Amino acid sequence: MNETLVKDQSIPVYILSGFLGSGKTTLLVQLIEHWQQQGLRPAVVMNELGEVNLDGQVVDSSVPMTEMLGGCICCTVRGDLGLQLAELIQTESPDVIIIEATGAANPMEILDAVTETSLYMRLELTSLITVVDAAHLSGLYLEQKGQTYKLMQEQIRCASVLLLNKIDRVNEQELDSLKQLLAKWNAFAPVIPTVKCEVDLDMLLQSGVAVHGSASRSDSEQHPSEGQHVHTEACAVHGCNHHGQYKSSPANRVGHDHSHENSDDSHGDHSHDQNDEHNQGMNHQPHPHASHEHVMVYTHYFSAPVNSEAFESFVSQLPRDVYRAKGILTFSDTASRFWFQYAYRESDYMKITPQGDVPNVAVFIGEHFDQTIIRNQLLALEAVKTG
Ligand SMILES: Nc1nc2c(ncn2[C@@H]2O[C@H](COP(=O)(O)OP(=O)(O)OP(=O)(O)O)[C@@H](O)[C@H]2O)c(=O)[nH]1
Repeated sequence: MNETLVKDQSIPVYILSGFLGSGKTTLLVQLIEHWQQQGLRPAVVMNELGEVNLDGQVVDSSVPMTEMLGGCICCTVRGDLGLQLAELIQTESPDVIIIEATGAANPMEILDAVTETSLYMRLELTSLITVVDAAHLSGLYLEQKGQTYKLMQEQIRCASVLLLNKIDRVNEQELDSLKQLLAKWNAFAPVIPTVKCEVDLDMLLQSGVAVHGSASRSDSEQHPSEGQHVHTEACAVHGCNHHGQYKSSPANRVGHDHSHENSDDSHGDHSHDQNDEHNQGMNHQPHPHASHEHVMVYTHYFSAPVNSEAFESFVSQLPRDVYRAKGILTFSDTASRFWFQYAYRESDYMKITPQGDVPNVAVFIGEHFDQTIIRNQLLALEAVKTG
């Protein structure tokens, strides 16, 4: 009999949701450290829209990680996430599992898949943590429209605990309005305001349990299925069959999507591929929930180092519809390599020594942006001769 099945305790599973760039990985790194300090062995399921797992670079290399790349977890999870979880449990025997979804994922689909898997594996969904970018939500709330706004709303509705992050980027009045808004959209989830997701982690891990975790069963008198009602209403339809790529390897965390490698656009036009494939795979039932079909991804592999200042200037002028970018770069005028991040008009550069053989690559994620413009600008930067 499988060893994991005779373990008398279920493995707690946490789902980390939140819009692109809200701070999920920032929280993930802290949670892993927290569990390791307690002598626990955490394992991670990491999902990225792009074909390269960049976030995996900032996670301790000893942590077992299953990578689901080049597609959104919420379209692929119904059976596949279950298989990934089963494999992770069998090969790594973790004490706790955390699933970081893409920022464009509808967490209800993941929640369903985990719940289904818990019927035959000893795991238990403990909590769904949604990280909210305070400034971004505040901006979208003023506009009150758009698919991103709806998607963010669903991620908030599905949460069992809400981290209202990046409060350093809003004023007190905005913060108060956001708290009220979150309470209106999700009356069940505690709201914790944070900067850089800094929070009492024990408190955070306990906070959501009453909503999705085992405590909700004994709690059912208090919240007789209203919580479920909220979720069902917000995210009920599953019709998408897009298949991403799966890799399971604690060692080699960064990889290309080999299914695209020989194609002409292996250095470029993946956004169309992903969207077309996605649309073809769609079951054409109406989708009452907001989905991420509008989200485009452009991955750029650099053929030459670029000047750091020219690159910063390019990033500062990214079109508004590009709301997330990240990458690992070698600059022509610096000695080290850099981990670059851009989220909702804020950018960040950090020195990094990548794990493994990592190409110079940047991923751009947004809505209906013209990727050829981005590509040509980057090619122009590459073409500049350095002295
Ligand atoms: N100003 C500010 N920046 C933050 C805060 N928390 C995180 N960041 C920055 O926001 C950027 C995105 O953070 P991540 O943790 O990578 O976000 P994410 O949700 O994992 O992003 P995706 O996985 O791409 O969806 C990084 O540059 C972080 O340093 C915060 O509280 N305030």
